[in-house]
Amino acid sequence: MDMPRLLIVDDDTSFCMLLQGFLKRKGFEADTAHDYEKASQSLAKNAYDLVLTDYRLPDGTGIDVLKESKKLAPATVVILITAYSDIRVAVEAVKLGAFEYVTKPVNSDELFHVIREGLKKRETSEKKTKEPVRNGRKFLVGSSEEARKIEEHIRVVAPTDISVLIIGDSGTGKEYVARRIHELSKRKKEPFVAVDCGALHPDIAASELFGHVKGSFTGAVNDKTGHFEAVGEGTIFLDEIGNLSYDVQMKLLRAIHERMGRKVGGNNEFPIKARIIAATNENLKKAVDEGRFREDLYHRLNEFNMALAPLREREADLMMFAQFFLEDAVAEFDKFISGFDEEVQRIFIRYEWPGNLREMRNIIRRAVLLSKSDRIHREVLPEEIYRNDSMKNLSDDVQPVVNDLKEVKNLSEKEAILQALEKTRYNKTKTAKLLGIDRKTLYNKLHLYDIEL
Ligand SMILES: Nc1ncnc2c1ncn2[C@@H]1O[C@H](COP(=O)(O)OP(=O)(O)OP(=O)(O)O)[C@@H](O)[C@H]1O
Repeated sequence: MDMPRLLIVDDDTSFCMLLQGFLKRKGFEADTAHDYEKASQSLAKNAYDLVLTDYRLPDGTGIDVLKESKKLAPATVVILITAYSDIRVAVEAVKLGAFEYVTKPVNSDELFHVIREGLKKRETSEKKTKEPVRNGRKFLVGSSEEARKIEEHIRVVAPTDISVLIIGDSGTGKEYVARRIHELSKRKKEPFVAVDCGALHPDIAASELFGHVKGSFTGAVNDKTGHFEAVGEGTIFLDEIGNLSYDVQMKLLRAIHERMGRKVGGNNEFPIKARIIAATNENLKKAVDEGRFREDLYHRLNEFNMALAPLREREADLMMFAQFFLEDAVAEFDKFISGFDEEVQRIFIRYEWPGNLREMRNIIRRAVLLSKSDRIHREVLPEEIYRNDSMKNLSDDVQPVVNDLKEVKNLSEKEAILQALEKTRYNKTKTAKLLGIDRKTLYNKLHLYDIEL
């Protein structure tokens, strides 16, 4: 790629200048705009690889900038900068096609990392080679019963050609599951292409998916290959499928039905060989009932469905994911941090996690960058995540009794051990881990309290 060109949108002029200087030193060319109006003018005039926009702007929001950018240049990567209090907005932005969000105060290392990842993604989606996307992502299965069931289903459907519909809130890992199905399938050497239907502007959705011929509409200055043709015999992942217009749903149904596609404005057909995996975070059945989504298409996509639970309901997997993201960030930023202190573990268990795994990964990455200790303490977490209003209501059965034995004051040790055992289905290694003690200590306590297994 030539020198990447970025647009920074923020009404804080000194922040813009600082960032512009920082990015210049990193080898990027960056323009600035201080409001939505200026940003849309710049987007109309110039071709940017990446747009970095603050959420709160004097005459609009970063979401407006995102939408404008997706309309004018769908491949441009958009990163949103938000205050942590706007985390739900950030989650919404990702649904609408933002690549990532970064929270304030902006940490330059974190921002640079996200920009680099965004540009990498832009490059791979631009190349459209037959190379499969290999980016070394590791897939964590999890230890809960639900996680094991998902893994089992992945392995059952992977070798087949049936269409899979993955249902889950934003950030629960739908794309990760789709990639895993692809990687365990016989198509693994072919490309995996993820298309964010939520980010596709209705005017260009058909052309993005199926391509267009030159001159078929204003702006179609060249022939364009669509995702279905580019992916060949690989896997196409259609995220936020519920957002496709009725017209495009029709085209998609035909493509699945007849296994043939046609470019916008073209006469010739091309074969469709891709496997389709779709995902949604809304109730598609309801969309069908309300007439927003075609019932026939729904059934074609829903040959097999998988539902991913929100992170707040995956208590048994939660600290495992936290440790996984920690190790990842530690390796990436070359730090020495071995774990989370007890208070942080309790905060994690009690927090609502509206952004699910993506939010957790971002919080941990940031904490790793900021941490000066060998354990993660509360001070490096955004305050918003431990304020009372962001905590889930704890009912008796989800008291953090089993997370840290030493801190449990109002329950007897024996009770805590019994609860932990039940929670891990009597797996002693996991029980010890959950209680923050080693196996030997657990054995001693089992003996002490006469707990027979
Ligand atoms: N099984 C997993 N193992 C490791 N990391 C995971 C796993 N699932 C999700 N993640 C992490 O969570 C992030 C979000 O996952 P993913 O993009 O798959 O979610 P999604 O449900 O497709 O989100 P959206 O609907 O917002 O696009 C990933 O970038 C990855 O870091």
